[in-house]
Amino acid sequence: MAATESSLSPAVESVVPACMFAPDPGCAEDSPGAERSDAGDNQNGEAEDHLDLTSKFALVSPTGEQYECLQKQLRERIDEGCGETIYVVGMGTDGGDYGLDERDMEASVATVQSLCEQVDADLILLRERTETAGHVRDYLIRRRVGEADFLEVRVAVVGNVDAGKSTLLGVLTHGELDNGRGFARQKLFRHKHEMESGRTSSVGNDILGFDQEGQVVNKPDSHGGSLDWTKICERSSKVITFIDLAGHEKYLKTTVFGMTGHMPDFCMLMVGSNAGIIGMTKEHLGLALALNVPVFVVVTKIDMCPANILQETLKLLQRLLKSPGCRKIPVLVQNKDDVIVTASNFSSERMCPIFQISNVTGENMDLLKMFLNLLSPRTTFKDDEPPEFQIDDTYSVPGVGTVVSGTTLRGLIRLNDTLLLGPDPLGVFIPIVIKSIHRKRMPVKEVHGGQTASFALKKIKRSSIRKGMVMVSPRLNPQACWEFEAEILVLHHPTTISPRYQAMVHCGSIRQTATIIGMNKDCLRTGDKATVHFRFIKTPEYFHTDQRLVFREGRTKAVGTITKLLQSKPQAKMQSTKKTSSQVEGSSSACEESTQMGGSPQMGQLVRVSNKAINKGNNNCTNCMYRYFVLYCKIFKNKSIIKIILILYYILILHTQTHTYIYIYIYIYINTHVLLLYFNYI
Ligand SMILES: Nc1nc2c(ncn2[C@@H]2O[C@H](COP(=O)(O)OP(=O)(O)OP(=O)(O)O)[C@@H](O)[C@H]2O)c(=O)[nH]1
Repeated sequence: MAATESSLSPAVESVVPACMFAPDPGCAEDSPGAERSDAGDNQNGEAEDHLDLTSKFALVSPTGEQYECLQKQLRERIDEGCGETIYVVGMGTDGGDYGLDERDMEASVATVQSLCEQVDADLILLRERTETAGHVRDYLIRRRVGEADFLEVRVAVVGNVDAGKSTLLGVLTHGELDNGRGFARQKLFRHKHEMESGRTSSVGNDILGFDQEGQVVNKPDSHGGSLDWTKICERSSKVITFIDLAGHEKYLKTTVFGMTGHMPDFCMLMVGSNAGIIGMTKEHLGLALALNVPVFVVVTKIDMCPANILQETLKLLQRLLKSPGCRKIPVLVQNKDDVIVTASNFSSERMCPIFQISNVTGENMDLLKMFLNLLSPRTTFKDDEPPEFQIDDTYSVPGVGTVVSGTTLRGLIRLNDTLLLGPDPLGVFIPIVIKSIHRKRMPVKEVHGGQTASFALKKIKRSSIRKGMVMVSPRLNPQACWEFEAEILVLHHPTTISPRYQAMVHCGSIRQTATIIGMNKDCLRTGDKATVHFRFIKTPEYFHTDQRLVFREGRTKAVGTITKLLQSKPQAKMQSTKKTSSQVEGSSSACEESTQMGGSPQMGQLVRVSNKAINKGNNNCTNCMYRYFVLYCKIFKNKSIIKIILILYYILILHTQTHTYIYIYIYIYINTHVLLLYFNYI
């Protein structure tokens, strides 16, 4: 296969040999060895040779100093790789004459083994090959973790409808092959309509655990065939969480939310070999590229696809990946060597591995599993940062209460910690205590940055929490923002985008319509870049500069980065219900106030408009009333009659343009409060 060979060459070029473990300049400068080589004139040649840690003989019999330097390097590499690294023995920078004889190889492996013991890591042989001067071995070195701990890697699974996404996840996680008629996917569907239609409509989570030897630990129970997540996590040293996303265009909003809100480390793009690059394939690939998530491709259904069609699909795929919009290096993965080469260069390089598999015959499934086991998380986190947690879902669990799930963005969150939850529609954050923590359905005492978790919260109703809210350390003094500036690139728009254009902003787990208030160009067309000023239409949000965002409406899509946070105060002036009637100056003071009030969320939310504010004019009236309307709708979530009355009131108020109607407004305002009092909500 000519295509295969040519596509493999870039991978071979970018193989990182033993020199990838060479000491970085910092280490070399700091190390005692460096001092000695500076003074090298006084040393004999032999001693100098021994200090060259980039040599393939460096591990054969290192001196004490060399050993220390090697240990330091290994620790750094493991930290960089978020807990693991691939270590090559028998390759060096000395002349391309790779390989060691039996004796030197044994001595080198003994050194690596002892280094691993020092840094509390396991050594797993990945492959052995013979080069011109002897043997070369690749090892996976993975830091040992506590019994209830494991490395976590999130992989978003995207691709057009019927590409075989759910089926592949069913096969990987349940260990049973598919029958070609939807057998394997049955175990993954979460809704009745998904079972009936065979279409994924929501964001699904499935886990695949690997033990220290790289073997899959998932075992469905003999009764229902369901997976015991706790057992999987206990036995695993690495857990891959698949974020199963919908392929159908009508669920694109949910798919975008899955990609932005669930913070995947990698993206697995699925392509049906018989169908080729159709429908949402390019859309999903573009989304992953826009969010800077490394992509690997899995071509499915090779059992049922004629050879010429498969070749055509692979050709088109490679052309697409190499195109100026993608600028990737496609690499067809055909054996274990390709897996190791692509996995070790994947997250940092432009490489895009392509697997060809069958969910029915299981062909090449072992290569895909090996690759997944070698994927490392992309970001390192420090425990001493103030914690931040982003909410992507909420639940009401009988006997437990309100539960939120999401991702720990940074820091360390412990049981019984008090965090600030918000922002609510008024931009207020309220203190909340963490009652219990679950990680992959397993009770734990703490979660660290980069880990997903669910928290049971004390004294809060599910209805007062929405996706996109955060729970952050009080040390951060969080401020909610209505407006922000972002550098955006318009990927597609049929005509022109100008001020007052509205579309959905996806940023982390935030998903809200925003209006363009202004921009540094008159209008924007496909391919244009601009600095754009946005304003959320419903509630203020909590986010950071440098966060990636997707701005979309139908097929219109723009991507960008938030550059400036603007205006953290609500537009209309509010006054609190506190006896002191102190003004709410932005979200943080409101937050302090709600803390003093005992932290009740509804108390914190119910900040009433003073008569003075009403008299400020109709705009303020409608603005405040709108916020009340949102709050009251939340409180009366299931009481639809009250909701309808409030909607009618709101419509009336919205059309109030003269001062005559101010009296009607006050009348309605009092009435609403009477209703609230009646239901004991105040
Ligand atoms: N012969 C064969 N059939 C497959 C293979 N993979 C999936 N299928 C079949 O393809 C159909 C669609 O698979 P799904 O897993 O539902 O596809 P999907 O990408 O998850 O689709 P959405 O959830 O709607 O986005 C099912 O009937 C599977 O049995 C394969 O490798 N070979």
